Amino acid sequence: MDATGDRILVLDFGSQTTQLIARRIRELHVYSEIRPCTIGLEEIKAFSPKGIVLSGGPASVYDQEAPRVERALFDLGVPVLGICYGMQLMTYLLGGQVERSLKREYGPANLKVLDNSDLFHGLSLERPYRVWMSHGDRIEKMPPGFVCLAESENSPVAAMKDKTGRLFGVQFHPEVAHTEIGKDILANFVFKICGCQPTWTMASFIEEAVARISQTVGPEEKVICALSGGVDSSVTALLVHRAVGERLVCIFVNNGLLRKGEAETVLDFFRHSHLNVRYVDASDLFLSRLAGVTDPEEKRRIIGHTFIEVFEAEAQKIGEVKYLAQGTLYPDIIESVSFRGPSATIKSHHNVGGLPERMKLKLIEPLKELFKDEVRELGQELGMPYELIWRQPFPGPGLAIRIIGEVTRDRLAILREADAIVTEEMKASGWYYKVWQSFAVLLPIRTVGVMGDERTYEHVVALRVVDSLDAMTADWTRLPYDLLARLSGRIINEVQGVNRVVFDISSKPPATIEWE
Ligand SMILES: Nc1ncnc2c1ncn2[C@@H]1O[C@H](COP(=O)(O)OP(=O)(O)OP(=O)(O)O)[C@@H](O)[C@H]1O
Ligand SMILES: O=c1[nH]c(=O)c2[nH+]cn([C@@H]3O[C@H](COP(=O)(O)O)[C@@H](O)[C@H]3O)c2[nH]1
Ligand SMILES: NC(=O)CC[C@H](N)C(=O)O
Ligand SMILES: [Mg+2]
Repeated sequence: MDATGDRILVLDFGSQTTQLIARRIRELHVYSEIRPCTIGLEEIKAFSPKGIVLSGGPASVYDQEAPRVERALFDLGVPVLGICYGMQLMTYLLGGQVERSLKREYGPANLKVLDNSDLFHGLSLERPYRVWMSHGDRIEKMPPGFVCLAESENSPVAAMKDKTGRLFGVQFHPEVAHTEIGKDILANFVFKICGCQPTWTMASFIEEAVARISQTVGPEEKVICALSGGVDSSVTALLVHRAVGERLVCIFVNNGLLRKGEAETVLDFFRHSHLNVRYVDASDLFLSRLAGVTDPEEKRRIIGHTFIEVFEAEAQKIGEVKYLAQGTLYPDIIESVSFRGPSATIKSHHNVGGLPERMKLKLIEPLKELFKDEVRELGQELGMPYELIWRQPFPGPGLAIRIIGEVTRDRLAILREADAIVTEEMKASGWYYKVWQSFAVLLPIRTVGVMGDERTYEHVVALRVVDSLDAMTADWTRLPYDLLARLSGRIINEVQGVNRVVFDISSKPPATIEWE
């Protein structure tokens, strides 16, 4: 680990915007990581943070089940910033009073700063600032020794600090873009209060990650890396290669769910790299396991397990392999698990929630704190080619989660053709690199058509094209009608078995990007 690097720890109490806190801090060039609020004091100390942020969360501090931290956290001598629920928890644990407010605040509120000496340094006492609130509880009485730093109409204590100047709380969310002074507040906390230096960059991330992998793996052990040809796993492979050199073997699995020509393209690409890549054609195995399965989560579970089985079998052949490196990113994790249990699982990403409980290989996931755009920045830093860095994401479960209903060879063949046309036309029109993802989905229904005076009764293909920054939210892309017409015309004319094309106009939320 980089000994000089200052780090901020974010403890997650289940807020929808926790990930943004860490991100905003990294944008200030200070390294930040998120951990569940359930980790103990020892783990917190081992992280040696220069500051700790307590996130918001859905609970109320007086709930029976409310997530808490040990009171001793506030005596570590490390500055703490509580945000929303985090502030309420700080109040509760240090002897103040939190109450359900009659007037709840959701959305924008006007904040009046009363003291601009530290957290609000550089901000005006004269004008109100627009901040974003999302709470039903509020601070009725601050803990002994605290003073109020800012107020809003419905929160008499919208920000507070203790007399040592180490503990701070804000009722609003500085991490969201709608809080105009959010970045100033986080910068004041990180630099003025915690005393961090803005030294963290993607280059230092590479250095740290490589050092950490070397340390974990040691001088002898071998590592396999699950390589898909996507940017996440390619960056992972390069990092691991820097750390262990020739002791890395990359495994590229053909799970029978890849796109047209994908296996050839990926292999061809890596043939020219210094990575040692093994190709495993496991399509029969995957497709036989998926036979008759229609439930999306069941598909994902089967694919996750089969991947691991294939990796373990390859590891056996290579011999003495202890570690499996994967390109898991932060969004893969939050959608798959929630700290409160399975209730909020949206979908099990094959590389996270889909993993078997008893897995022999130990995981190395150097990117698991990052978002896609951060990984792309890393790719740039590592000198990867443009087409690889900007390749659209393609999920590990592949076409299986784009065929609604049972996955069969026939249906795969139809979807592969339709998908190839989508990619070709998106590239030809210059739209491919402008959008987050663009792909075809095969629906499990047939509709009536008329072709050459004959009645047809055939499949429907849905087009899904979305814009997104980090896959957490997305909107459907307003593609030009002419392009949509070309896509529809070509798919219906060229793909046997399809007589209708529809365009998906749902945003995420409430829909998701993939259909399963
Ligand atoms: N066909 C495959 N063979 C080997 N490993 C795979 C395959 N598909 C997915 N994986 C593993 O699962 C991880 C997650 O897949 P995911 O699609 O999120 O990432 P990616 O393929 O690296 O990048 P991208 O999101 O750009 O497609 C990959 O990083 C890789 O480690
Ligand atoms: O590697 C992956 N394994 C998976 O199981 C998986 N499921 C979704 N995705 C990709 O994640 C992003 C968000 O997708 P959703 O809005 O459908 O959840 C989108 O970019 C999806 O393509 C996956 N990637
Ligand atoms: N956004 C939050 O952290 C909300 C905290 C708490 N549940 C409230 O409603 O006040
Ligand atoms: Mg992929």
